[in-house]
Amino acid sequence: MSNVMIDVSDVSIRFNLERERVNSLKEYLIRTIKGTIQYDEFWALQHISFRVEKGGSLGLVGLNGSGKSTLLKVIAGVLKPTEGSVKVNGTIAPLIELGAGFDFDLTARENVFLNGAILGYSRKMMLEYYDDIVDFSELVDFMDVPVKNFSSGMLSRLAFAIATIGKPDILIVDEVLSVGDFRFQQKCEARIQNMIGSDTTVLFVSHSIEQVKKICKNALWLDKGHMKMYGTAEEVGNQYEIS
Ligand SMILES: Nc1ncnc2c1ncn2[C@@H]1O[C@H](COP(=O)(O)OP(=O)(O)OP(=O)(O)O)[C@@H](O)[C@H]1O
Repeated sequence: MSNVMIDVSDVSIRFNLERERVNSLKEYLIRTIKGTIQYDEFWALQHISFRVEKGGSLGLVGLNGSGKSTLLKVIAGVLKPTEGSVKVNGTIAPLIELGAGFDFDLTARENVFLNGAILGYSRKMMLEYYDDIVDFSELVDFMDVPVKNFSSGMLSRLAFAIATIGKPDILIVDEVLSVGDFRFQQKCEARIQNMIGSDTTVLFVSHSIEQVKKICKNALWLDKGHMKMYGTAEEVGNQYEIS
């Protein structure tokens, strides 16, 4: 049991979608108190269960809107499940929303320390890894530039280099690789594979089935919030490709 790093048990997530537009905060408050705001219920995930063991790697595949990012957010603790439970064992380095840990007015150098602090890494540790981050991201000439001037590829390089320092127990990668160029993607894949080799558990979302097959041992196919198939990345990838 101690080898189980992520235990997702019968998780469902409901979003309340406001049916009408409310034009002001005052109107919103009045209508909330009166209970006259109407919502449509939307279940983004329904009855999801799986476990990932230490050093395991799970790829999530599915069409746009099938619930992949929502599931990652529940595991990262950003969202609470409406039903069911999620147990996570260890530290998580989440790469979920591009630029989420950055202040766009600060330079790349300043953001290394800011993002590190958000991930729970000490300043001393960030100083130790600073050169590695600059090297890996290949942004040596841009470290004093405010990140608002960065391209999405540059942002993802920096975010990936920061999140993968040290040895997080769990690494969550949501499509950040898709904005990098091919050569950088390969470099990231190699780093993820190394981390898996030294017992980091990886959750990986990609629209590239090839990438999922290459990086992940297992895969979960989500379809409109439901588990459509769970198995080895090879099996699931092959079925998904012909669907
Ligand atoms: N905060 C929210 N409020 C309301 N609905 C939401 C919210 N977040 C996500 N959704 C809805 O939940 C569904 C699943 O979204 P999610 O982003 O998890 O899909 P995805 O599989 O990651 O898609 P993509 O491949 O496009 O990234 C979508 O229909 C989306 O509109």
